[in-house]
Amino acid sequence: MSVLGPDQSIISSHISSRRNSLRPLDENISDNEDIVGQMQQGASNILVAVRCRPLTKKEREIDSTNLIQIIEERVVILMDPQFKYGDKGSRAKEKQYAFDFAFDENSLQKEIFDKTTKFLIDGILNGFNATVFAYGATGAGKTYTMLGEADSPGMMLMTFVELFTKVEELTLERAYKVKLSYLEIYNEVVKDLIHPTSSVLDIREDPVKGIVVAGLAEMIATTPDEVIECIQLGNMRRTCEPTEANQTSSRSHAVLQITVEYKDKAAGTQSEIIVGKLSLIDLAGSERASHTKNRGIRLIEGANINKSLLALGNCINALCEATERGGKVYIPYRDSKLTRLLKDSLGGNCRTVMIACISPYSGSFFDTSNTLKYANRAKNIKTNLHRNVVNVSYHIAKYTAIIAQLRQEVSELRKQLKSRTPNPTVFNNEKFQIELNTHFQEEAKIRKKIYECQQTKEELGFMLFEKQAEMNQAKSKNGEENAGFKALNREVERLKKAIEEQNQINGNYEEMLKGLEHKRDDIKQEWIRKGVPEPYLSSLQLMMQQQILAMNSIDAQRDKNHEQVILKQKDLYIELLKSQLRLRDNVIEIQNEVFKESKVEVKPGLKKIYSQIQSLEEINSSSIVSFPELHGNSRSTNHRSKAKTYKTDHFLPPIIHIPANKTPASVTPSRIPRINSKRYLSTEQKSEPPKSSNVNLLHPKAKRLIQNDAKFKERSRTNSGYFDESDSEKSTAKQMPSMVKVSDRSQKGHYAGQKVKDEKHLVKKRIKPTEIKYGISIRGIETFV
Ligand SMILES: Nc1ncnc2c1ncn2[C@@H]1O[C@H](COP(=O)(O)OP(=O)(O)OP(=O)(O)O)[C@@H](O)[C@H]1O
Repeated sequence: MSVLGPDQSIISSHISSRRNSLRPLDENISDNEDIVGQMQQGASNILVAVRCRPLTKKEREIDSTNLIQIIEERVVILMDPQFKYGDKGSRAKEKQYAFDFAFDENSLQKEIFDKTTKFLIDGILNGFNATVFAYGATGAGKTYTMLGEADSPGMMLMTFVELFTKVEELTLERAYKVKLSYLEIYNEVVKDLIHPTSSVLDIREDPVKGIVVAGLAEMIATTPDEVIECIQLGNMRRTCEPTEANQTSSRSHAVLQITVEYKDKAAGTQSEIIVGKLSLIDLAGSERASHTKNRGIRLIEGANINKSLLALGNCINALCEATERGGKVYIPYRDSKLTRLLKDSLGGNCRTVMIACISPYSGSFFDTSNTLKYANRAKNIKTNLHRNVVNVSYHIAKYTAIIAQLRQEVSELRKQLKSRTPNPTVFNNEKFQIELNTHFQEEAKIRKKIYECQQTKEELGFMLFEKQAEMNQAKSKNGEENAGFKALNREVERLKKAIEEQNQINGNYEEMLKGLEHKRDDIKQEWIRKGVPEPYLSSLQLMMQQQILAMNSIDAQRDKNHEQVILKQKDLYIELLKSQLRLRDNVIEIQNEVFKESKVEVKPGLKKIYSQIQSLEEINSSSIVSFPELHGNSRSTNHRSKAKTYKTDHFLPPIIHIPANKTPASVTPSRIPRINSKRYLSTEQKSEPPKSSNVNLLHPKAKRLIQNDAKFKERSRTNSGYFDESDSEKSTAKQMPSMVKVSDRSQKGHYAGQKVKDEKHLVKKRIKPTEIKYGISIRGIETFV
């Protein structure tokens, strides 16, 4: 019996006066059995029931007016709170709806279960799908209906009790398997309530099984107690938060699915498998943001709940339209996770029961009105029900067909991919491209800076070398540090500082570049994180590869330029060493003549050394040919031919060496620096004054040759700038005493002493074999040393 508000007498008279004027209900449905019969026969697949909850204590305190009247358990009358019963025109403002069932606030859980859900269990056990879902505004009683409370269990628990009772009754003839899963859709994310995982669950459509949730855990249940435990556990995990409208508001849609499979025990292995699925859904309630006063996360939840319920409403509308028009209408199932999940329940192979929960509270008028409108619309939906009979061969045949279809789709897509160059502007790929280009522009900019830095360093290095040479010269000429020397010294210090600064800047740029190169991986990760689909992803990766190649090419060009500078430096040093060799040749030639004329006996040890040198010259001659630019000039040829004329018994080893570690940082042929060879001499040698008097002891021919060589050096100086006249004189003069000494010693039979002296001399100049690796002829000297 209905519990009515203070105006009960008025309302009752109002209802009784109108009872006969209600629009006729569906003629085919005379009572509950008829409805169930209709659904079982497939004539109607959706049952819509309305349940009105009682006013809560709080609501009663605010306004005890009851807006809902239920007549004959099928008709719902909604009164507008703006009009009082009996007021003129109030009846016109009433809304009346007829449903398959309508339950007032006194109805019991058992009663609702018996009329709306119980009959579905027979269908499930016989291979039909069914869904029961509670729909309505927040606080309207959905969870109470579906889950219930400790002393009044809801549809979910009562279903299991009934199911297991029936299974037990049939267990003699059939082998049953009952599986259970429980999930929630919270903020458009599907979560497993029985076995929660961190991975996101995806809703998929299986041609055989229908809508399935991939990765959702299924528990095999054998007793109702197991199920109750499982549901309780799931409920504890479900997202529930107190809101302004409801202290125990469910913030997610909860879906409990029971799958029942059975096989006749009498049949063999090829027997049919009957699969029935029942989904029991407690939806989150729709809410008006202004009404609930929700903020922050609750507001976001509310928006998502409303969005999915709106999508559900749109699907219901579209399905009704499809039924009315009898044609094909697009049903927007994909608009939300909820509608994707309910696709079968609403428009597919399913018997569906919708329990629309409403509140009689005047403050919930708009919500109640909306719920009733949607429930009324849903009545018109027609589903496409059939029994799920699956036998093994059917199963395989079906899957073979699906695989063939999928293969065809894959090959079609491959063809499309091949024939179509991906259009990067679709899918807003442009944004990613711009980001990519900006990144590599930045990398190229930094690379350019490094290149410029390197060039500046080379230039400064050359200037430093030049200034150092000038400084040494200034010092050596005057023998003391004059004003010019000091100015040069300051300049040298300034250049050194500038090089240091360049090194610092270069280091900073190198660091920046390293950071940018690491960022490339972050960019790639970002594409994946933002879900860039194929083929756009491949296209972007390809673009990145191209950019990386372009960067490598910039680096290679920079390295090439640097190597060229190094090679030019080496060329110059080869020229320098060649000049030294020419001097040595001249000296040896003079020496030979002196020895011949003086009829000096050459020691066998010296002869052996000479033959070693000669054989090395022959080996190196092939290498000399392979460097025509270094050795192809007439002077080099003369030098080689002269080297071959050493077929004398006399030889004086060379003594001039330029350590390679004195190589300037940058030398260009147009700007050959002048150096003072004296800086490469030992302290002992530097302090030794030129012994020009010793020159006078020489044979006249030797004197002439030295003079000729002086002319030759003059040419070298003008060509290369490596020697000035005084250096030449000094270096030649320095050799002369040794030579004379040898001559003296030779008379006393001490030729071997000369080699020892020269070795010491070379050691003093810190010659390392690696330092003289560039000159071909020098290698011979290296071996000799
Ligand atoms: N038929 C009923 N009889 C008694 N109390 C009820 C009934 N229906 C609901 N209630 C009570 O009303 C309150 C709100 O109900 P419930 O939590 O089921 O609403 P809901 O529609 O699930 O709300 P939400 O969408 O916010 O989760 C609860 O305290 C519940 O006990």
